[in-house]
Formats: sequence, structure tokens, C-alpha cells
Amino acid sequence: MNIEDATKQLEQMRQEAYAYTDKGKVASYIPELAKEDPCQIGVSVCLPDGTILSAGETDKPFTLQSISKIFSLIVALCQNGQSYVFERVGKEPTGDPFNSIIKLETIKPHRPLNPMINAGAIAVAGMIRGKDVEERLHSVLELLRKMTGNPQIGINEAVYCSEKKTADRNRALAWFLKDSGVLTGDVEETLDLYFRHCSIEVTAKEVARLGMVLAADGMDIMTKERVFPAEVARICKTFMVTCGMYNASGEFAIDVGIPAKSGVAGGILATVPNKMGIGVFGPALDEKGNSVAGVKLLELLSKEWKLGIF
Ligand SMILES: NC(=O)CC[C@H](N)C(=O)O
Repeated sequence: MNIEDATKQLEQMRQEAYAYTDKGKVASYIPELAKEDPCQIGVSVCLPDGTILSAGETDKPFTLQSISKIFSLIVALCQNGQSYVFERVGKEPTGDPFNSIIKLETIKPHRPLNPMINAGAIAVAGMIRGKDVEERLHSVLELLRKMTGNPQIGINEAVYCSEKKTADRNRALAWFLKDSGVLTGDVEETLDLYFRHCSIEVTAKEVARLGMVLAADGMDIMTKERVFPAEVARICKTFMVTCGMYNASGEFAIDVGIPAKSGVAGGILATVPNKMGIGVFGPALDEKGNSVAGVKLLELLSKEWKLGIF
């Protein structure tokens, strides 16, 4: 691929997607996120040799939110193994909004259906080991620092505090999980870890690099060292296809066809196996909580560059 031409194409697609930024709204249930300017859209592509192509707002920090669920899952799988993790959280999409409680209560055993919904990610946070929240968070931060090559990756305190103050629904999910025996430790501590990993701050460029490490099955693209087992990467990419875009995952699989995970701050991490990682930032969300211009941009990119995996 010629880098200059590819960057021009990215810019054209970004402009086309920009028209969609006024079709969505920024998340407001976490008050701090409501301050974001909805008219932003940026995209970065990271290639196997580490080259990054970008268009638009790709140096603007934003919080990972639900994208962090992939990385907490990686840590939990590496620390506990598959059978421990999947005894406590399932592998099925829900078809419900990410913060829904309904299936957790109505389906027995009361185990979250997958690790990409809030209930499942809170259960996964409960599996991350360490002597205190700091040490448990450190495992997630270390993984992200290694994958991005940025030792400064940290959390956005304002977003973290804002979510912690207002997270009644997540608290309800967590206490339900405690009641049903899925969470066993200190519930408030596990919630605290969950809020903190959701508040980890990154840029679209860094998200593209995270996507490239997943595309390379867990190999660090620059050092060629293995960061996590290929089997763990395979599990994450499969969850991204079936559950990564919440209850729009089926539609996204047909229209875009790339494993992806979105977050309510407007980020999307996409990973094209063996080819590239893609990071998108566009804070205006559709009614399901996905970046409206971001999804459009990925659709254009997938068609233009023939990136769909199916
Ligand atoms: N979909 C999301 O990005 C949700 C993450 C957010 N921290 C929450 O728990 O509500």
C-alpha cells in the first residue's frame, strides 16, 4: 500500500463520515463525558511494521470505557485460565443493551452471558488478582503500556470520579452478582477497579496499535515479543465479532465485517487479522451507544480497502 495515497483516502473517508457526527449525541449518563465536543471524528490505521496513518482527531485523549473490557479479559484469562473464567462468565451475545440486567436475572444459572456487557466485565474485574485495587489495576495498565509502547498510559481522574459517583446501575449489577455467587471478593473494590479501567485514557493512534497487536495474535509488533498467548487473542477477537458492538454486533458484522469493540466515550478498536489495527474516535453516539460517524467510517474503510473477514 502506498502510504501517501492511503492517507489521502483515509482523509476522504473521514470527511464523508464527518457528516454523520450530527446524527448522534455524546454520552451523558457519565456527566464528565457530556462535556465532549460531538463534532470530532478521527481514524488511525496501524500496519504490521508499526507505521501509523491518520486523519482527523487522532491525538485527542479519550477514555477506553467498554473497549477496556477486552484488556481486563486478557489479564483475567492469563491469570486464571479459560476454565476458571468461563465457569463464571458465558460466551453468548445477549441482544440487549450493554447495561441490561434482565437476562442476568431471568436465565439460570445467574451468570453474565458474556464478558463484553457490563455485568460480564464486572465479573471479569472480580477475577483480576492482586493485593489491592492499585495492584489489580496495574496489571491492566502494564498490558496496555506494553501494547502501545507508551509507559505514560494512565486514567482520567475526572471521568473516573464522575462514573463512580453516578454508577447506580453498575452497582446494582455487581451486588446481584455477589448475591448469585459470581463475585466473591469485596464488591466496592471490584467496582472501583472496573470504573478505573474504563477511565484509562488513550488516543486513536494508540487504539490502532492495540488493534494491531490483536491482529498479530498477541505479538508486540515492534519488539516481536509475545505479550499474551495467541489463544487469548483468538478468544478476544471472536467476542469482538459476536458481542463487541453491543446489540448492534450482528448488523456491524454484516455491514463492516471486522472484529471491533466500542466504548461510550466514542472510541472503536477494530482489528483486521494479520493486516492492521484501526482506532476510531467520534464521541457522538447512536441510540445503542456506538460512535455514529465511527461506524460509518469503518464501513467505508472496510468496503474501500476490502477488509471484511467473511
Ligand atoms: N458501553 C460502555 O462503554 C460502558 C462503559 C461504562 N464505563 C459503563 O459502565 O457504563
